[in-house]
Amino acid sequence: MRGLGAIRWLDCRLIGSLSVRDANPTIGSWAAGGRRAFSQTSPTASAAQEALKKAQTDASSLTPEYVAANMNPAEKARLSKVRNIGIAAHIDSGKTTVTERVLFYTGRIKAIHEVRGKDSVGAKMDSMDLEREKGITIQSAATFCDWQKQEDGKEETYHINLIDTPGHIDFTIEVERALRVLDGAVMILCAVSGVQSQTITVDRQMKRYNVPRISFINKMDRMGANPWKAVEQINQKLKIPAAAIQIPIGLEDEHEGVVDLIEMKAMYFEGPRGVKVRVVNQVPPTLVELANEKRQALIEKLADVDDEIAELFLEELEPTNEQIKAAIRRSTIARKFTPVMMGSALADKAIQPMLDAVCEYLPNPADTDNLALDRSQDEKSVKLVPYNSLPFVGLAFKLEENNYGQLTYIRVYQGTLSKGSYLFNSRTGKKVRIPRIVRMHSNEMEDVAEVGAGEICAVFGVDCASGDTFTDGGLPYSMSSMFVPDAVMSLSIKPKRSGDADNFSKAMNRFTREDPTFRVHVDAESEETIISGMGELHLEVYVERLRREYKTDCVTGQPRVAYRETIAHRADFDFLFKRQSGGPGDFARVAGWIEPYEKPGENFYESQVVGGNIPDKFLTACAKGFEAATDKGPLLGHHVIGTKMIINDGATHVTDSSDHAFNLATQMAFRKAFKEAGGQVLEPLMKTTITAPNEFQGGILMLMNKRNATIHDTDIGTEDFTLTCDCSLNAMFGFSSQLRAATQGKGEFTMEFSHYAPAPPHLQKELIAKYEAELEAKRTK
Ligand SMILES: Nc1nc2c(ncn2[C@@H]2O[C@H](COP(=O)(O)OP(=O)(O)OP(=O)(O)O)[C@@H](O)[C@H]2O)c(=O)[nH]1
Repeated sequence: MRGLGAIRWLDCRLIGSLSVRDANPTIGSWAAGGRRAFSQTSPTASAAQEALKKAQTDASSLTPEYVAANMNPAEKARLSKVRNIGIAAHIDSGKTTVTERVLFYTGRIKAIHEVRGKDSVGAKMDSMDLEREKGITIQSAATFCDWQKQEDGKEETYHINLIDTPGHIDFTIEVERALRVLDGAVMILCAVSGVQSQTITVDRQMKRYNVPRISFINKMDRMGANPWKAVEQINQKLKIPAAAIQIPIGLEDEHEGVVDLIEMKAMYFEGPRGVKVRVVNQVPPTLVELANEKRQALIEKLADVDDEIAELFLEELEPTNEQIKAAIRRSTIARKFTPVMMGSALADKAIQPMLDAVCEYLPNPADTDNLALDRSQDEKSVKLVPYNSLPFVGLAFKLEENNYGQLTYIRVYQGTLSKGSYLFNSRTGKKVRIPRIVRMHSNEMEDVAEVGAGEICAVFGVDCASGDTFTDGGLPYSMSSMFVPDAVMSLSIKPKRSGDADNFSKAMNRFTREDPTFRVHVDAESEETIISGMGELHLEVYVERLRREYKTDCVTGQPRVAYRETIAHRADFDFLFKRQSGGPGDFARVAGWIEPYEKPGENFYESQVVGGNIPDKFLTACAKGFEAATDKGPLLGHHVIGTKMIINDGATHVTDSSDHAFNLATQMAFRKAFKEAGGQVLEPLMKTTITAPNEFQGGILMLMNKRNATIHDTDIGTEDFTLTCDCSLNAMFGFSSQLRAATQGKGEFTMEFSHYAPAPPHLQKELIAKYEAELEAKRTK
């Protein structure tokens, strides 16, 4: 569905698992309702556990072969039936519609409701009012379902955990955290539009977190549907070897089902909501030629990425169906290939084979490498093993407050999480009790007593921050944290009624805890509360949530770009701060230099004072002075980055020196040296991806050149082109309406923060003059 303005919505729905069923009676099994029946561990099993525990201290010995050989067969069997997955795609591709079918076919919901459907119920996964109204997904939601897959003539139950997250780049943190904890994803594409701008963003994120994926081309019932264009675009634009494993039976309003190219059988979806899958072990005569051609294309593509198929191919031997399936699984998990399926969620076609493919080709928790850092061994990487009886390690990847209190989503990487047990937060060292564990189903929940390794669950009453690692206290492990992008836009905000101040601060507390990309601070001079985040929409949504959820109407200022300040070269300083105003005076002398710091996003302070020219206690005050000076830069009052300050000399006065004097002297010395060191304003540059029909290419290039964009790449397809460039956020204000006008509404774009770069000199001058005028106005007021 279309969102606000021309920025397109992408949705990344991820799926995660909470179900815990341990079929092994020797390890302990699950009774109905989540209660556990305990029994003794067999001697062989316990020896294997001990061996694993020991091996964990030397991660290099934990090869997949070792783990496979030492893993208890029942444990292996349990994990082989768990999938933690997400659904990722461009806005409007049908993620919510697909998810609704997944929940229906797996029996989680009894009826299907459409996104913005006529029944006014809305899709299950868009549970926030705001989401249902705007037709966008803002918060990720987690759910789980069981899928019965036919294997060798019998039904096997797979537990699928699914997290549904928003795709819009302003809510990127939701996508990042979901991808961080998922083992695989389904990438959905529209059969008419193929790879779109947000598909490219999602692709980048999946690559960043090494998430294997299968692809599903949706909307085969739409006029102009062309799955082959989409397959080609996955290969060309996303540069992932891809081949179809199905062909459609009928296109547009004649779309009836698919031919499975591995088994060479036809599948039709009949009955109400397509629940009845009719399989015909024969390809329809009119499709035999196309099926043979595409099956051959699949084998050739696999030969490019898989050694076993390559060998057979060279020997001109036809691989068996089992060999093809095994090669697809291997190369998908190794992220060398994506199998492509097709269908129509709205028309209830071909969702069931997609669920089969999730089980068949996406990794289970034991197939992926999950690493933690061992703090006792210089942060050496150690492999985590999804084995229930190993010591617990889990990651809190998302916080959310609901009517029952604070909810923390945890991915259990190793060990078992039990209700009433105690865990340690490895960041704070605090011990916490787990009073309640639930499995989430969008905004509903189900209590469970225990959750096993490889699963996802939510716990109540645990105080922590997003990204914290929990252990059983025995292991000094922490998991590498998620990528949290810098805020690029800010806004001043205050409640309209002073009576709402309490609610306002409650809301701010909650939002900042839940969302690491949403920040709040009070400007020391103007005393205004400033919120900052990933874009206009991100901030707009929080202002709206204040109004709806906290009944607090707010007045907001103009959105402002979050600039940064830095220096270009070294400048020395020798600064004396001396003030006599009757009574005790102030005296502090600091000398040293400032210079660019090699880590551009950070600052560094060091004292190299020898001989006690500045005593230690005053040096601490100097460090605080440096912090204050970099917090509010001299040019615009924005944060200073990429700057190093060294103090190597100074002087004190017997009675007039104080912490206060040294703190101020450092700040003043910094400000003075900053200008001499070529102080400059940095602005955020956005990685921007624009797609539009080819005829508009010239116009778009002109638009971007006018904005001083640096063009990286123009990829011209048969119908449309994709342009990637870096452009300043400042220059992108109002771009959506211009793009719409320049492309008759057919162009779309996405942008994501890339890095900070010096703003053009005229803009720097203008901004500095404006800031100085504001300061002057305040002084004379
Ligand atoms: N013709 C057709 N329309 C579909 C299909 N699947 C989804 N749609 C429609 O496409 C629109 C977008 O569907 P959603 O499921 O909301 O898409 P989404 O990707 O979740 O959208 P966001 O949450 O906004 O990112 C809705 O109007 C759906 O009814 C399909 O298979 N065929």
